[in-house]
Amino acid sequence: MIFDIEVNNVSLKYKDFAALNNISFKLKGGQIYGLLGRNGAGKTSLLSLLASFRQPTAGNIKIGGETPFENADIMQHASFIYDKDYKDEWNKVSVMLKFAERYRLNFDMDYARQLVDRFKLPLNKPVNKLSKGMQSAMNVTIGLASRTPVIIFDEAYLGMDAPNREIFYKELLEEQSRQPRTMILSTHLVSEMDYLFDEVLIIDKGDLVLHKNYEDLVSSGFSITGDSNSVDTFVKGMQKLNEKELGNTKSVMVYGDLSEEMRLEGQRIGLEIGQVSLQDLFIYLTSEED
Ligand SMILES: Nc1ncnc2c1ncn2[C@@H]1O[C@H](COP(=O)(O)OP(=O)(O)OP(=O)(O)O)[C@@H](O)[C@H]1O
Repeated sequence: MIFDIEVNNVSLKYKDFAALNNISFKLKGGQIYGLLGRNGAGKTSLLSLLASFRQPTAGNIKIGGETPFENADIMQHASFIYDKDYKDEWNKVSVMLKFAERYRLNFDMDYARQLVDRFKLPLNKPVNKLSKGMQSAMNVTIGLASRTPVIIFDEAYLGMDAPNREIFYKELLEEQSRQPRTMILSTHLVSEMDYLFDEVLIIDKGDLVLHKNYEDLVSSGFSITGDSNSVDTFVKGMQKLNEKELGNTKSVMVYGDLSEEMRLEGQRIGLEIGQVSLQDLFIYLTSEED
């Protein structure tokens, strides 16, 4: 089962505060989506609407063609993994897995146990006695082993150390190749996770400022470095994201299409043309000076 997601003119207000402004996008099922945004941009607000934790103030959401809010038929196929507060959760990890098995149609207990081993999770410890990173690893274990067609990970890695994050990313990709599903990952670890994404969405102050295929996105950003005058002439009319100057040398980051002809011309006049990373693009597309 593969579910598409549609968000149509969605706005969300908390009393008078507009957290999301008329956002629309479509996510084709079976792909991994990276959701990026600065602190307070509205990522969790958006994901909590997709998870049906609340309803939009305006607009509508469709998962698999149906409105998910209070729709158990649809929501049993979606998992929302987020930074839960477990301070009152005295149940052991093993019990939490059993709960998940009871409520999730496709929950795979064998796979969950494999993940428990890989993350070195203590099955017999109460959840509120686990470290932050272990709680995240348990959440991720439940999320992956639930095998729902839609999985939403809202900063699911919080507290996890680098080796455990690597395990998480590897398992995510392996799961995706075993059985494609619609995964959305919100993150601040842009440079660490960019290779996971098929498409990237960036929200800034409640607005969707970009939704693009990852490969297209990173091939739209260039750094042009060389003699200041030549660089200035070359980048005239292009969208400049950032520039740095040291003596006579200048490096400018530009965003947009660069034809093969232009690229060859740049090289001919001695400019160095490099690609920029998603992290660079993210920083400049959401910086305050824009
Ligand atoms: N329950 C709430 N009541 C009022 N305002 C809220 C509520 N939840 C979030 N907000 C506000 O909505 C905005 C978006 O918050 P949200 O948590 O969605 O951002 P985020 O992109 O997930 O941020 P972060 O990366 O810091 O986790 C923020 O200004 C936040 O203060």
